[in-house]
Amino acid sequence: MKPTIIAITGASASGKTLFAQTIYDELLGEFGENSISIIKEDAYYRAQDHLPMAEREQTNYDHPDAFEHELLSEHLTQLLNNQSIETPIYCYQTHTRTDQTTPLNPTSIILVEGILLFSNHTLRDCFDIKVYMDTPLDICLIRRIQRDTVERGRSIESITNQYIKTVRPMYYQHIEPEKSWADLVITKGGKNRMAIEVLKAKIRQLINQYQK
Ligand SMILES: Nc1ncnc2c1ncn2[C@@H]1O[C@H](COP(=O)(O)OP(=O)(O)O)[C@@H](O)[C@H]1O
Ligand SMILES: Nc1ccn([C@@H]2O[C@H](COP(=O)(O)O)[C@@H](O)[C@H]2O)c(=O)n1
Repeated sequence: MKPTIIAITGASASGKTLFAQTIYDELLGEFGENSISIIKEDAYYRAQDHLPMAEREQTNYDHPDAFEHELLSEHLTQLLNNQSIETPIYCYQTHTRTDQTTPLNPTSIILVEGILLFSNHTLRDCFDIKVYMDTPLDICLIRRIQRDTVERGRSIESITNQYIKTVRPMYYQHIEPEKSWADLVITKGGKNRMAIEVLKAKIRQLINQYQK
């Protein structure tokens, strides 16, 4: 049986990471590390080592072109063919990839989370289950401010400038339309316990089939 690839998309700070990580953490204990893994689309932001910092700060990180989706599709295909991959590691402070990678072995279930997973049709076609986190944008903004000041080394001024210039317009142009591709639309963010339990139940059923 080929691995099942589950995509979790939606606005920045809609709760994708929390939702995916909760499912991963809770199932890892039950089934072990060969059963489930997570890939972050953010790891596939294009490397920008060739650009000075001032230019990197101007990049539109909410446009599909900011990602190397071809590499992500290639990696998912390799995992489907039972090959291991090396996922890039991205740094939000330097706006580029580090020179390190993380090895990832194929698992029965692969969770992929990120803002623009359905924007590229080759990538979109890799997913067996498509989830969209439908969190109100004002809540996302508040959570992004709280998270990015603490975890991503950003000032309130840089977060709000970027939000008005690119994050909000790209949400309406590219992210919100992704909802139409989704099999499941999750409200209430990354702590929606019923949604977590429903997806976990489906994943359990799939893993039990792999283990037969
Ligand atoms: N339902 C929720 N209630 C409270 N905080 C939440 C909820 N969902 C997400 N968060 C918090 O909001 C922030 C953004 O969530 P995160 O999962 O990083 O979003 P995303 O991966 O979509 O960018 C994180 O600090 C996370 O812990
Ligand atoms: N150098 C970068 C790269 C990305 N971003 C922002 O990250 C957001 C996507 O990640 P989430 O975990 O929030 O889904 C996206 O909205 C980019 O604006 C950045 O600020 N700097």
